[in-house]
Amino acid sequence: MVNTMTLTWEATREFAVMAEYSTYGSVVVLQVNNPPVNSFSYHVRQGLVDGLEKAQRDPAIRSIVIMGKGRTFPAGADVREFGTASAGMMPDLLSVLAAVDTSPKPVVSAIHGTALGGGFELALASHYRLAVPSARVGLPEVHLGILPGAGGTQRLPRVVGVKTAIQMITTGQHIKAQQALSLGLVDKIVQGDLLKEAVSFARSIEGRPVEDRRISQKTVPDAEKVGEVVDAARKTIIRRARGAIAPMTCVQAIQASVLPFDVGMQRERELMAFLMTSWQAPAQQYAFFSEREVRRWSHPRDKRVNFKTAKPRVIKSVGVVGAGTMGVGITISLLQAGLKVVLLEVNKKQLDRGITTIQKTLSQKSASQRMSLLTTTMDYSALSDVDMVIEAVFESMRLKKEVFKKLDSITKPQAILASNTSGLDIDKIAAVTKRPDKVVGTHFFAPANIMRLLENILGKHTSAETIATAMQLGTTIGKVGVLVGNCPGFVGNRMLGPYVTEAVFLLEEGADPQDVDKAIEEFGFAMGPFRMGDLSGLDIGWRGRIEKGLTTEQGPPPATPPLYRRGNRYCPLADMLCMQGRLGQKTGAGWYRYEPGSRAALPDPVVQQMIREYRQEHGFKKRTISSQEIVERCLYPLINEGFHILDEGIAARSMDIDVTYLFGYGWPRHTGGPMYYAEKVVGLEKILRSLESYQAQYPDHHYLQPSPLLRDMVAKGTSLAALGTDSKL
Ligand SMILES: CCCCCCCC(=O)CC(=O)SCCNC(=O)CCNC(=O)[C@H](O)C(C)(C)COP(=O)(O)OP(=O)(O)OC[C@H]1O[C@@H](n2cnc3c(N)ncnc32)[C@H](O)[C@@H]1OP(=O)(O)O
Ligand SMILES: NC(=O)C1=CN([C@@H]2O[C@H](COP(=O)(O)OP(=O)(O)OC[C@H]3O[C@@H](n4cnc5c(N)ncnc54)[C@H](O)[C@@H]3O)[C@@H](O)[C@H]2O)C=CC1
Repeated sequence: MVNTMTLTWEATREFAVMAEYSTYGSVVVLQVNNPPVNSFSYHVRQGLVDGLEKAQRDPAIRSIVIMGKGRTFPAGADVREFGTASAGMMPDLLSVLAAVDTSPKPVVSAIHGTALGGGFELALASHYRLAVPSARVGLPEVHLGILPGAGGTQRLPRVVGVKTAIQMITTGQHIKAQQALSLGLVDKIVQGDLLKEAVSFARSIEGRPVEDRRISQKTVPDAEKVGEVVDAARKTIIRRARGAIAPMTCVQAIQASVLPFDVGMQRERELMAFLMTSWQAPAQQYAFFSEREVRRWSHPRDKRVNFKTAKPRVIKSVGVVGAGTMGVGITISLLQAGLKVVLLEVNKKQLDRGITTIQKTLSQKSASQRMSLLTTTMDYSALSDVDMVIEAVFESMRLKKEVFKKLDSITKPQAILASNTSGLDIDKIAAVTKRPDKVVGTHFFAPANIMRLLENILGKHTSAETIATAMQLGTTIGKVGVLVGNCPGFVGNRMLGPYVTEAVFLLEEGADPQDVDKAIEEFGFAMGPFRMGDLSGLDIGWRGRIEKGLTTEQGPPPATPPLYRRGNRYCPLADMLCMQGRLGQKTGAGWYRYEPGSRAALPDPVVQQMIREYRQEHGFKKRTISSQEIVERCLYPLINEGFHILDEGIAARSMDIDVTYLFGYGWPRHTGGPMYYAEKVVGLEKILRSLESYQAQYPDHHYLQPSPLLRDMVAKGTSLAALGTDSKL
């Protein structure tokens, strides 16, 4: 047994490289020092190889510890290096790990923070693994469109079996230390000072043979079942992947783990090369960095106002007005982040229902603690002391104005007043208050406690401090906050308009709702527009169209041509469903029918008949519409609207639009988001030419008219990235 007290703590620091070399008697500690996440950039790899070689040369050294400095064990390859010259510079990660695996002196990985991707692969190549209780490990490469290409697909199944390896690698989940211990991925959980414990542990295993500690030399425990396991997993993985190629490619690599290690490694390399050179990997890596980049916001029309210059107010308590679908979800999010909430509702039954939902949703363990942060009330004066209010009452301008007037008179003067409106004019709401600088839109997405997007809308008078506070609140409660300007529908719902409109036009021409949904779902969306409409409730859009005077509860407004409204083509099929009381899932019928208690969308002959009669009545000839046309007709107008949004300065960067769609609308991540997809996958010129061609066929579908910005960019060969920095915004 080694007594930790006998350790020499006057370590000799040999050189301050990105893998610092220190000796503690017979133990070398290599500490990776590459903040913030200790990723394996070239200098780290070189530092580790140098350190390992030096340790092998020194006869006084008998064991080696690898750990991370600062907040974490290495979190993987340096993704920013991918595709650059330094990514290919030797030593690559594979040779670092080979040096670890074949080291004749035992190597111990001592994990704190997160050992992810290449970081965890390094740990798996080591002969022993220690972890602090709060550590997490995992192979999340699938989210970057690649696979664990430094032996992860070969070593992990040798420890946990093919079945668990498929589960871990295709979901990219992070595993907590305790679970890692029970799976055999960690040898010991250590309390106290990790460095001391690791050195002490390393001393305790000095002199023991390392051969039987090498995972690469083990066999896969459930090797004989590999075919069966892969067959069973295939269907679920393909369905969940929604067009992403990385998950099934990971499975193929894992399948090769039953072969000799070197053969499996060769297969892993080939499959990694296939993914690395696909168009999906850069798209997913763009999505990863964009999610983080949107935190560095700037005012879309005044770049001087930005995350660096603006300071947020401290928010400790928040009032939520309205305990409906959104108010309750928002309350849960705030409570989960440890904020005090005063929830106000005018309808007692609704309030009670809300409280029950909140109680049920908060996790068992922390429910009572979280619930103690909640005050519920029907009295507006209870909001007098909160730092911020988020209003989530019905979507009616009249009502919102009334509520904001009240809030303005009751809350303390410095309190921020936010609206969760899904598209109403923030300036009109702000205008009824004496503090328009403190009014902002905070648009959550349903279910608000689950969906990650927070679309923050700045009004004409919203101050930098208010914007910074709304963005900071998003971070505090674990959301991805995006800053956008004020216009009907803001960014997300505004772009959805052309998409849904064009989807309904496709019904006129011959598609059924299920044809459109199938094509869009094959593209990668979780739900097509009609299933989505049924889920959200068709009355939301209907009420909006009634409010805009486009239709009435009884049908088209008097003296209106049936297929036109205000000079634009209009399809009333959705209105016709609503007039029949078919409002979607909640009424058991919408574009589809639903069996009681089931959410499965079943094609409905009644709807098909209604569409047939409509086509006959208006002289539409049914034709077969290809999936490609469906995808282009629905998505290109949505993308086109994105260009209008950029042109008008409603979004500062195309990245803000992409993140909005990735996190709020289920846009498939492996395509990077609508604007990235348009530029990098399809090509702007092709988008433009397709819009022009469809517009020639349907001259009165106004959404097909290409945006002037798109035309201009194609003519000049401008890139979206350049637009974000050099535009007129
Ligand atoms: C044949 C070829 C052989 C090639 C072999 C390839 C080997 C492989 O298998 C490939 C890999 O390792 S790919 C990387 C796998 N690792 C990951 O996916 C972890 C990604 N990072 C995270 O999850 C969180 O950042 C994490 C949980 C770590 C930390 O979360 P936080 O919320 O605390 O912090 P973030 O805001 O997310 O991150 C802080 C800053 O670090 C940047 N960053 C994170 N991970 C990075 C990474 N792996 N590479 C480069 N930069 C990275 C992140 O962008 C952020 O930067 P700033 O926004 O500028 O602050
Ligand atoms: N449901 C959704 O998917 C989304 C809705 N939104 C927006 O969020 C807001 C709320 O929508 P939902 O939660 O779906 O509506 P909801 O109908 O579920 O809830 C609204 C609640 O506000 C209460 N209320 C009405 N007048 C009030 C007043 N004067 N003071 C306090 N409470 C009052 C109602 O009793 C009701 O409980 C709307 O502006 C909507 O457009 C935004 C994003 C998504």
